[in-house]
Amino acid sequence: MPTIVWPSSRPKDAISRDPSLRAKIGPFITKLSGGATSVGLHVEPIRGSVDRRVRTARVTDFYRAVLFELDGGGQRVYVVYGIWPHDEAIAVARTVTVGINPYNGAAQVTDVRDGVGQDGQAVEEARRDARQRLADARREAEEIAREAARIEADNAEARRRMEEAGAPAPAGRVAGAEATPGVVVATRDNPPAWPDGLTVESLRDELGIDVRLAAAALAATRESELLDLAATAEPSWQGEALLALATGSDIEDVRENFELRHPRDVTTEQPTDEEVIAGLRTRAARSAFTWLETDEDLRRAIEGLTFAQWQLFLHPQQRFLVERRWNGPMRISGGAGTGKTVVTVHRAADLARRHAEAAESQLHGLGSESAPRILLTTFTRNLADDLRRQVAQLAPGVTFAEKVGEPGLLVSGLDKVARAILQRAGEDIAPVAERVLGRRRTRVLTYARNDLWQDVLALAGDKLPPDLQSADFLASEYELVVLPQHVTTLQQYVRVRRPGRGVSLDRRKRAAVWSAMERYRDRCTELDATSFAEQLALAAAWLDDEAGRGSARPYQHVLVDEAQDLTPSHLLLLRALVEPGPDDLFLAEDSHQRIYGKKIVLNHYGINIRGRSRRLTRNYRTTRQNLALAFGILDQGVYEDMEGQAEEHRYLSPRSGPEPVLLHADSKAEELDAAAQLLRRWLEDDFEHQGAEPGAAGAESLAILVRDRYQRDAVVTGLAERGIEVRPVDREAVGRGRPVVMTMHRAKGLEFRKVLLFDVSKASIPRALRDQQYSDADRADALLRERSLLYVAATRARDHLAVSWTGEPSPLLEGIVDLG
Ligand SMILES: Nc1ncnc2c1ncn2[C@@H]1O[C@H](COP(=O)(O)OP(=O)(O)OP(=O)(O)O)[C@@H](O)[C@H]1O
Repeated sequence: MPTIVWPSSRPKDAISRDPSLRAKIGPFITKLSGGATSVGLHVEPIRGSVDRRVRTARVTDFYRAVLFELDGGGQRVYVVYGIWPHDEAIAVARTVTVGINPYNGAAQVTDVRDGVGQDGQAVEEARRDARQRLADARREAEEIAREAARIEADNAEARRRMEEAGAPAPAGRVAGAEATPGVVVATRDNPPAWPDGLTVESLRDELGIDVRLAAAALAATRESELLDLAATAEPSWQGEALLALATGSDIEDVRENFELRHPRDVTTEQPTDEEVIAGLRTRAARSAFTWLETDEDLRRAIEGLTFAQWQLFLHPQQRFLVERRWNGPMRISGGAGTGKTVVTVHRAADLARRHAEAAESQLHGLGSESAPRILLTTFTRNLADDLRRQVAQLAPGVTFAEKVGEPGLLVSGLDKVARAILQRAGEDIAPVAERVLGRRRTRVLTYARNDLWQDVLALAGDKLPPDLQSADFLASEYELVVLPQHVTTLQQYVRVRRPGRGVSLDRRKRAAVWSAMERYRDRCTELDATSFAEQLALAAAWLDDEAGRGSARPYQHVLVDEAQDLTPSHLLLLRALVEPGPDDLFLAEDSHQRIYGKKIVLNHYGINIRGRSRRLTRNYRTTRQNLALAFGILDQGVYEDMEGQAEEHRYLSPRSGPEPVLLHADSKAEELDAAAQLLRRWLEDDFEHQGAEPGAAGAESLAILVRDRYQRDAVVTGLAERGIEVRPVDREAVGRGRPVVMTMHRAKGLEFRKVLLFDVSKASIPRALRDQQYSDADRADALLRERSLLYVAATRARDHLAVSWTGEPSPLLEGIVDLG
């Protein structure tokens, strides 16, 4: 049976011009996978073609496909180039050829009619035509955006139909929508930030980028021009490579991401079919072609699942992170919406699939495990539920585990994993508790109240120096220093290292703090209670003991999403859950989105990344206008990643949309009026564009985000009084139906088409930090978390974003609003 390689980017063939052709592709692929002799396929060579391997094949009476027939050592490979009306197909087939890029070894199809050289004269011409090329790219990008909007509307409709069963009743029709109130924020459009010394020649010589594309890219004076160019570049990896370079990557990163060879390693003499096939397997070539190798690949291609297209066509930068094997823990970072969750979910499924294939190949081998033990986890249960849904959708064949340590893929929050381990440990936890908590305890499953540290302060606070009389300080000292280092005596505490804690403590202060720690532990023991962090640390220590006694660790692979919010105890548990070895730990994080945890550095807790970290730089969720507003929030903050390095927040979105709207009100009632008016407008738009009652189609993708639960309930009531039904969301799944209102914390990891950030007022965000007694360092960090929270909220919007406030705006809007 031949293998089919299918064009995955947007070839300029008839498929994009005639949508009815899509329905014919499935039957064509089915026939082609049956071989050249399949009935009705009529595979024919072309007389006088420049490439002797070119063929055309019948798709319909009117259309023919142009393809190449390659011999991969006895295995036939059909590389489909595109589909055109009969005569056009013959003309294209005469002049195209498949070969490898002489500078980087990636396979590519070229048309000899296009015959532009790469020599000095070609570079001069390319420089001359650069502005024209940018203008053409803009026109083409606009057309692509229109097409993408059409596809997205189809997808929304398909999703609606799929989820129809069980949808709550739609909200009633909303009348009286007026023009959107408020002012719009003009988007900044910066010049691209290229690495020093980049030239057309170096882009060609080092990476094999087409000189015309390179010249146009370097002539772009604004990021938006570069984005248009990248969106229309063929082959598409070249556009992506340019974007990566303009957002902080260097030549070596690009080579690695796209699997480009160094020019000195590429043979430029007539490549054999096998060399072309190897070039087609590079990630660069796979930005333009997809290998349809498994039945599942074929099924998806045949059914043409537009709705799930991202699942089939991972971006090469993402695919690299999904497929790459690592000899130890690795970390990916990237701004909101760059696909970290998508990569993590794909990687979990990919690891499961590889093990399944390996097990199959040694089918009757003794002791081969049917399913590997993989854990996909994250900070909160809500997010874990969401991850599980995504895996089920992406890899329907994956074997899920339901219990910790069972073969298969377990998707679960880390707190739940810890509890399962403690339950398994039973009374055997006593010696571990003695070592970790300094108390021999057997009952460790009841959660301690959050305000126990307040009790400790009330009882013993006066023995502490005034600057340390803070529940936040004590809780942080306990979670960041005492608990993870298993400190159980004053002697240990006076000697212990306190990295990153900001306040230094002399011996006397340490003694005072230690007595507060002891009180806390005594109080927990009296109540038979443990904190989340204690349960995690106990579970980790128990697993370490078990491993010391020769038991296997529960997992071969552990993958974590939203890792920036993990605490040291989480990290200890992660390390203890997985056998050290290849691909043991995979962490996806964005330090700009740290809204719970304190700043921590991985190698303080036994997780050494050492060169195994990568960044994603392309945003898939939101428009560049919304992104500009979100960056405005971050601009005043200073961020570090989980390896303690300065974190950049430059990444780009290829999508364009309406400018964000700012709504200023003088009173809460006025702000609610403005919010109601905006929501009516948005609901009416949905009605007009989707031909459905407002609320019936996609209204679940309309969200109002607020700082706390009190405001959430006030908004629900206030909008109801103004005739707009909105649904508060707490722990339950977001679901469909009316627009939703939730806290900014709850919205983490989610996305909506239209988002209103309500009450971004001076009095509401940042939360009043003076109520808490923070040390200077802790106060600065708390402020940074508030900034991150607003950034998380702003980056939930796919298309429309609005921000409202009463009185003075939040100081966190400093970069966006004139605070006067
Ligand atoms: N290659 C791709 N092609 C098209 N869409 C993609 C691609 N990768 C991701 N997306 C889409 O972009 C959106 C954001 O992806 P994802 O949630 O994985 O990002 P994230 O980095 O985890 O975001 P956050 O940090 O905000 O949670 C999702 O709607 C996802 O389906």
